[in-house]
This record gives sequence, structure tokens and C-alpha cells, in this order.
Amino acid sequence: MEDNMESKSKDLFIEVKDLHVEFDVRAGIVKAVDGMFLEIRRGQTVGVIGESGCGKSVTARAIMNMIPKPGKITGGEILYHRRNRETGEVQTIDITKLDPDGEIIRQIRGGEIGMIFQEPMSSLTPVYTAGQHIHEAVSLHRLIPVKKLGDQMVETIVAHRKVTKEEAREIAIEMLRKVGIPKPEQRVDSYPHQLSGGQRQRVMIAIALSCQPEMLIADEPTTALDVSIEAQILDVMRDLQNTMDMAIMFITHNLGVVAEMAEEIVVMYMGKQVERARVVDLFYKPKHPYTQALLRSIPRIGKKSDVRLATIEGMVPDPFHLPTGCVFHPRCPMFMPGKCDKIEPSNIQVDDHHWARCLLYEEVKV
Ligand SMILES: Nc1ncnc2c1ncn2[C@@H]1O[C@H](COP(=O)(O)OP(=O)(O)OP(=O)(O)O)[C@@H](O)[C@H]1O
Repeated sequence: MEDNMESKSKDLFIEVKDLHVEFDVRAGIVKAVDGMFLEIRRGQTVGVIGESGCGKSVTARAIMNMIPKPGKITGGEILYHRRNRETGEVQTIDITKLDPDGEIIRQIRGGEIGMIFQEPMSSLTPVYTAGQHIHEAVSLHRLIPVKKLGDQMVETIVAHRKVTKEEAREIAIEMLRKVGIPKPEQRVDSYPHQLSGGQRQRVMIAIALSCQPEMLIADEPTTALDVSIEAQILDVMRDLQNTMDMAIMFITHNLGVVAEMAEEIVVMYMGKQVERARVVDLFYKPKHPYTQALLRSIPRIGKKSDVRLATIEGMVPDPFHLPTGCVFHPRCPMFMPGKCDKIEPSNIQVDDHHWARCLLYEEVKV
């Protein structure tokens, strides 16, 4: 794993800095992302794990500047170090400042930053409006029901790569084959409803990858697929990563997959990064009591490909009444009264390339 890290370029690609995203719902304000930090470098895979509802998907969508209403980014920065493909020059853009419907973010989505979400059914949502280019709808992870797959794929590929329509069709067929669609030369001319949900999911993966994005956001991309197809798709991602130096943000509940794919893992809890470390350090020397609890019931990481996150004791706090101090303190086996319920921990470097947000590692005056 470390050798891999050495051989790749280490240029920063995305830096999420103190990101805040809120949903203003009838019952109050949900702080879905509450001071999140995340760094992803070119060629690197960062795994993001944490219980359901901790803000993984919302962070991913913020990077695409695609927060659904009634949500909005209320603070922080998402710095995208955009490299000009011709000149190699790097320009830094704060994605949070871009118009979500503007030209720049539309170029970035799909072409420079691709994404795959685990929502096979949403791929048929007819949100496509006349006047919107097919590739924009497809880049937003929606297939258009009334258009042949091949046409949708070709338009999307041509919009993001310098190839002819004929070449794009070849790329589409080849990528459909790689993600395990049988008879891709024929399937390319079918309509989305003629495919199963799992096949549509694979088509979305094929589209995202055939645009050769510089970063791929994969949000539980293979959960609904069977294990052999999953392995095949993970191989395609790794191949592209090696040839294109693609960065990957890999969100998953499957620790076997994350151990296999990622070099570094970020653990989220209640909208924050609570621990960040290299995979081996995180699995064998977890520092945060939350990570320790998550991993406790897992016998051996990396042995089985379907090792899921454990459920841990206690309830995730009510988002409208967050605990004071460390948000994990009501569930924490290491709870220090008078300290953890009063003081909010900072992100502390606890070891070489290892950070934890926990008062066990912080000298604070009570
Ligand atoms: N459209 C929305 N409206 C209101 N609240 C939302 C919306 N989308 C997300 N949230 C809230 O934001 C928080 C973070 O959700 P998010 O989907 O990022 O979690 P997650 O870690 O990706 O969970 P999972 O592992 O289940 O996908 C949750 O409390 C969720 O209820």
C-alpha cells in the first residue's frame, strides 16, 4: 500500500476545509456536515466510513456543488486544484463559491470529477428537461428513459473527451463490456427500462468511467451488485486509477472493500472527521473510541470482502439536540465526566500521518 502511495503523484486535488452544510427542515436545522476536513490527492484513494447519516454523501455532493434543497453550504471551503490538461497549469477554485448551475461547475461535473451513487432507481427519474443537454442529465447520474443508452453515452463521452462520435461509441461498448454487461454491442442500443436495476447501475458506472474523470466519487457504488461483478468493477476503477492517476473518494460500509481499495481512511461521525489514518494504522491501531467501537467486532480486516461496519452501542444523537462537548461522549466507553461533555475536541495529530478528534489525546484545561 505504501509503495503504491510513493509511486503516485502527491498533488493535492481536493481540500475540504471546515465545511458546514445545513438542511433547514420543519423540525429545525440539521447540521449534516459540521466542520468537515478532507484532503484527496491525485492518484490516491481515500475511503470514507461511518454510520448511516453521519454526512458522507452530503460531503460528496458538496464537492459536486449539488446539495439538494432544503440544504445549503453554510461555511467553509472546497478547494479544487484544477489542472489545465493542455498547459499543466494549476488554478485553485473554491467550489462552494461557484454558481451550482453555472458553466464552470457543469464542466467539472462528469468530466473532471465523476461520480457513481448507489441509487439504481433514481437513474430513471425523468428530471431531464427539454433544452438540457443529455450529457448534463447523465453527468448528474440520471439516465433519460426515452433515449437509447448508446446515444446517452456517446453524447456524454463526446462532451467530456476529445473524441469523435464513432470513437465514443467504441469506448461506450468497451466500457459496458468491462463492467460486465453481456452482449454490449447489442445492449448499447437498448433503452434504460429494458435493463435490470443492477445493469442500469453498471451502465452509470460505465458512463462515469468512460469520461475518464480526474477524480471519481464512488458512493456505495457496488453495494447492490453481486460479488463477482463488484470485483470486476473495482478492477476497472483500479486500472483507470493506475493509467490516469485518478483520485477516488470511496464511500462504503464494506470494510473489506475499503481495505482493498483505499490507502487512507477517514472516519466520520455527526458531520465531522473524527479520525484519519493510513488503512493499516486505522485498522490495527485505531485511536478514536468511535473507530475502535466500529471495528471491535471485526475479526480480520481484508480477509472477507463482505465485512460490514458493526453497529455500535447507543443511539446516534437527535440532530436537533446535539450533545455538548464531544458529540460522541454519550456513547463513549472512555467518557471523562466534566471534560468530554464540556469541551469540543480538536483534530490532533496522534502519530505519523494519523489524526484523531478526541480529548484522550489533547491536553486541555477544564
Ligand atoms: N434532502 C435532505 N433533507 C433533509 N435532511 C437531509 C437530506 N439529505 C441528507 N440529510 C441529512 O443529512 C445527514 C447526513 O446524511 P448523509 O446522507 O450524508 O449520510 P451518510 O453518512 O451518507 O449515510 P448513509 O451511510 O446512510 O448513506 C442526515 O442526518 C440526513 O438525514
